[in-house]
Amino acid sequence: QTGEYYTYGVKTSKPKELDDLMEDLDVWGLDIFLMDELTEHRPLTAVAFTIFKQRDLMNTFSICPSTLINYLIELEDHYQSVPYHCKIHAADVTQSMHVLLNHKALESVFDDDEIFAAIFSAAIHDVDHPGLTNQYLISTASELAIMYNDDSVLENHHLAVAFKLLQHEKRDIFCNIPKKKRQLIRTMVIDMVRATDMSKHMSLLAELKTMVETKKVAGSGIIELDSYQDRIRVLKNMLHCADLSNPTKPLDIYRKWTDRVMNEFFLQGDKESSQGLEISAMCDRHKACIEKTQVGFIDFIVHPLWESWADLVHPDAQDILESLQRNRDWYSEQVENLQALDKTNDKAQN
Ligand SMILES: CC1(C)CC(=O)N(CC(=O)N2CCC(N3N=C(c4ccc(OC(F)F)c(OC(F)F)c4)[C@H]4CC=CC[C@H]4C3=O)CC2)C(=O)C1
Ligand SMILES: [Mg+2]
Ligand SMILES: [Zn+2]
Repeated sequence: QTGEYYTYGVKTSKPKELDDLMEDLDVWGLDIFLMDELTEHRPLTAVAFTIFKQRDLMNTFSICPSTLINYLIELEDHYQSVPYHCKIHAADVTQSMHVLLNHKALESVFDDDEIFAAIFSAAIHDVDHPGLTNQYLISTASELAIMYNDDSVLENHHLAVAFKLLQHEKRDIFCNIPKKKRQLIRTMVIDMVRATDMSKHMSLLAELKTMVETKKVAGSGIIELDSYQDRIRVLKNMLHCADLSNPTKPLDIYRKWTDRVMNEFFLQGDKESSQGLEISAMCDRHKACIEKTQVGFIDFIVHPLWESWADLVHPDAQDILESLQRNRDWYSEQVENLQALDKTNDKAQN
């Protein structure tokens, strides 16, 4: 039936197909674009609500379903309709986080507070993103850069917007959580979302590598994390991995994300050019080589991170690493084909 609120917290005109798709909720490579269609453009509400239900978080934290739905719908409506950093990206990162939390090496490592904080962080991590980079906001002395003194401007804004939306009794999903626990969860969420600022990437990766080298593993292969610092380090890297997971997904899904992110960068480049500013790296639609950029993005950023993550949770992320390798090879072949094409054209012209 196409009831007002279907099982997944949202309306759907295709309940059977949505049932089938939700079977893949804990599968790496779930088609989040199909989720957007089947939920009538409420992918974040549907995915986050269903994960909360599956992990029994509403009971654990005495959250009434309608309060969670009210919050998620308001949160989703505060994602801007920009090409990449939209509500589908938030749903994608939330679902990816859900799968990473299920790694065997992390089984029963994290408690309910940490799991709640991790899923909540993923859902809110880019809310009200304007489709512009921190560097652009800083160089144009934007309101946001002034507000946050040029420090992780976007990430601090996402956090402030997300927590402000809670300040309505119909939307306050934290209202039945004891004060101390609420503050701990808030601290973890702030740490995780701030860690999605790419300017922190190198230091985050260095911390991850150190953890891999000093990894203490119980006989069962499950990682032992005995300090808050260690636990939050793993959670920050987990969200960062989920945020950088596009190149590890099935190629057709990955290529849609590439089109969207380059479209968003190019729109910024258009603004920079019309404002007489220097066009940022990768933002010049007349000069960018999309395929070459992806090979560089994987080689410099994505593969080093996922290789370390795969070491930490070995062998749970092997198939993710193999998917990344296949995708890198595909984009690299596209570069070779384009170079061959250029040669043929040159010959034809000369
Ligand atoms: C130019 C290079 C050869 C050498 C190099 O230094 N870098 C890094 C670089 O230039 N950066 C760092 C990442 C920044 N960045 N980039 C994102 C992103 C997402 C999906 C992408 O494609 C596909 F997976 F959908 C993608 O493709 C990329 F090639 F553009 C980039 C986001 C990641 C997290 C938070 C916000 C977005 C963010 O901060 C942008 C600046 C290179 O990438 C290659
Ligand atoms: Mg972000
Ligand atoms: Zn993101």
